[in-house]
Amino acid sequence: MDTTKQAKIPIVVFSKLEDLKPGTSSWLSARKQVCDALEEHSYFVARLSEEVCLELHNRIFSALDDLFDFPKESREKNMSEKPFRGHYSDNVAIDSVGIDDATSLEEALNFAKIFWPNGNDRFSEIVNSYGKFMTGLDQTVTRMIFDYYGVEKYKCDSHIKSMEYVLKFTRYKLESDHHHLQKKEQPYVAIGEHEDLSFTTIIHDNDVNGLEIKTKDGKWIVFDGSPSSFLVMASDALQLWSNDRIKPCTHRVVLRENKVRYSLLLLTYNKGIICVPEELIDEEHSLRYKPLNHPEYVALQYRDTKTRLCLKSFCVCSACPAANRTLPVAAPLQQEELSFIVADSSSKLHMRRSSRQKDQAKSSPTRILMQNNRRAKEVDKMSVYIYTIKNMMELDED
Ligand SMILES: O=C(O)CCC(=O)C(=O)O
Ligand SMILES: [Fe+2]
Repeated sequence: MDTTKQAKIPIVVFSKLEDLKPGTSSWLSARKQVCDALEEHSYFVARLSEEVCLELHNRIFSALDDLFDFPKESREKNMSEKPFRGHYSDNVAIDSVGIDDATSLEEALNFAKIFWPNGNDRFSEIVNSYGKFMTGLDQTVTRMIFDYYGVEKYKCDSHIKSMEYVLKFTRYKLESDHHHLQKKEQPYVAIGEHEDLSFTTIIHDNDVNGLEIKTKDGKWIVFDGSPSSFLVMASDALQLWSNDRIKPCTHRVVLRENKVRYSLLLLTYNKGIICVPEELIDEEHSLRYKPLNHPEYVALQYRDTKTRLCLKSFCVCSACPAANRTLPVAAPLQQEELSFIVADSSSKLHMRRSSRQKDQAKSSPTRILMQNNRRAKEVDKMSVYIYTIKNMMELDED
């Protein structure tokens, strides 16, 4: 598994967020560096002031120690009606929980009650101040992006108002007797190659490596975290908003050593429709995407990173007349129906798969679907997903 440690991740020095005032020379310089990095690489490291970060870093990671000291059954109680939220543990190495609104003290208080029946004010306060800090960083980056591309300030204000800021805490850990660790040459892929479904994702970790980013020339580089480094990645919805100027960052998590890795993620999602602003459509950049219903896009996705519906199939301008319509929710389909539709439609769809999986998938898309279907609790979601594909194809044929 090839990785390059030498490759550089662009760094933009932010120092203190409150010092970055729109219009000042430091703002304009950071704004350009942010957008150049996003266009060229799809990611950058925001370097904040050590003085601010060190305390924040120590407090949040000590709170995470407390959180993950509880047995897994406690974290399983962290549920959410929304997809990709709440507790998940897809493989032996991952254990992840989260809160839906990183800015809300009430959510932080309720989250603490899952673990401490009488609450834990100190824990909630740490989580809330960390959530607000990450959200502030994200909003600063978003304002820079809107400003750089000449998109009106009131549109940025309304975009920020319509965003949800989800905070995710993940622990990666392999038991020391795990066979991957015994055969040292075999790293463990905890999350396969993928792009996030969000608008942006910010990642902070406890200095234990694991996150790897794919460069434009196909090499993997390791994100080497530090208390003052926050990796900002572009995701699918930003690709759409920027009318393809910015591509989503491809990344994965690979465990190469027997250490506990904690990561903190802030994922941003629009609560409604997201579209390309008129300022980003010109002769060189004709309109590429129809408006995207962001919650629907996320809901129709499959957690398995190998089998996701990509943005282009979902709402690219010419290929998807269904993008503006409200997609109906289907009744669960029967097994034979599912396999028939997938076998029938696979040739027409662009699905994202890691290159290793591509060959397998080509030979038998139905087999992959069948494997997926075995996970009973995912079947309903899969039906909606397949139904949507079918619906889009029918419209295509009209
Ligand atoms: O934990 C990390 O560093 C990244 C996790 C990730 O890529 C994800 O949850 O989508
Ligand atoms: Fe991710």
